[in-house]
Amino acid sequence: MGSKSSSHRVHSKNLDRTSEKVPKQSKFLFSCSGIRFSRGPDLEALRTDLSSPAPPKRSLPASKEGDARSGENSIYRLNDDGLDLSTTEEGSGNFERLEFDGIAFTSEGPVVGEQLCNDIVHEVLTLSKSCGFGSYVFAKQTLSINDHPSLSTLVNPIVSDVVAVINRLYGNSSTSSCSSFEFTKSTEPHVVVYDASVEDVEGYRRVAFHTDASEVTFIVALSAKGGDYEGGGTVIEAYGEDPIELEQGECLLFEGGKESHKGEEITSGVRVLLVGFLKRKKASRAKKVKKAIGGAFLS
Ligand SMILES: O=C(O)CCC(=O)C(=O)O
Ligand SMILES: [Fe+2]
Repeated sequence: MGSKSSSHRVHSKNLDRTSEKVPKQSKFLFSCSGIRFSRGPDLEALRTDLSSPAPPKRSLPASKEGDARSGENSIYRLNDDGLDLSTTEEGSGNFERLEFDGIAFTSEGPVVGEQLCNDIVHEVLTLSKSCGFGSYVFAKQTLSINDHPSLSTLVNPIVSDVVAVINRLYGNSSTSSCSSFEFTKSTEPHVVVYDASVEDVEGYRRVAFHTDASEVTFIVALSAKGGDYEGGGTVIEAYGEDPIELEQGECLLFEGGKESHKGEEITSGVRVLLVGFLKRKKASRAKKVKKAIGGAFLS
């Protein structure tokens, strides 16, 4: 099992780093300990471009040797001081104040090692045999991570890193340590299992177009396309019909509550995803009162 190529199908001019000139605005990388997230297509540009022919599909460049990837059973950690926004060879770290407008981000390369992905998948399938699956409105085979200590142990360190990335990318703070986002409910995050051997299609082998009850959704691919399943992928409607196909261990971030998306049908095997729904934290009452008092003094 494992990823053989490292091609994403996020197809957009702005991801086309193989062409000679990329507009400055589309320098989009940030990295955390060698894990780089790519900004997805610029939706506004895409929308005004709808009449022109679709841009050619491009592969993101393979991750470089020497990234902070250790053993196989690994989680690729953030730096202690959060994300490294320093200049990368691809461009400037111009992410300082990201106005998120429906842009998706994909990690360039896995954020979870192959062995750990396989261990989690194994644990999920074992638990589902003894406890059965839960379901929610779209996906019909789910497990809540928090219901299963054996899963939490494996998954929580990954989740806290991904949430730190989300805080940095979509949050109000310039440091990932100050959290702006929280999970939408106690049953978050969860895993989704698609299984091509199940007769029912909807919710079992795919999910139809929908928006999530979230502001930001993350998806980490725990299974390997080719090895574990065929088909699948996440289609974000605004980006066109082609699915974003993550390699095993890679992560997709997007505004799941705004952007209509679907899970493409798998044609064979089993596809397991780690999914998290997050929303912005509401300001606490104490903070609101303080703000109101401050405002009164100022006026
Ligand atoms: O299958 C996918 O890639 C999408 C899953 C999804 O949208 C969801 O679980 O809410
Ligand atoms: Fe979704």
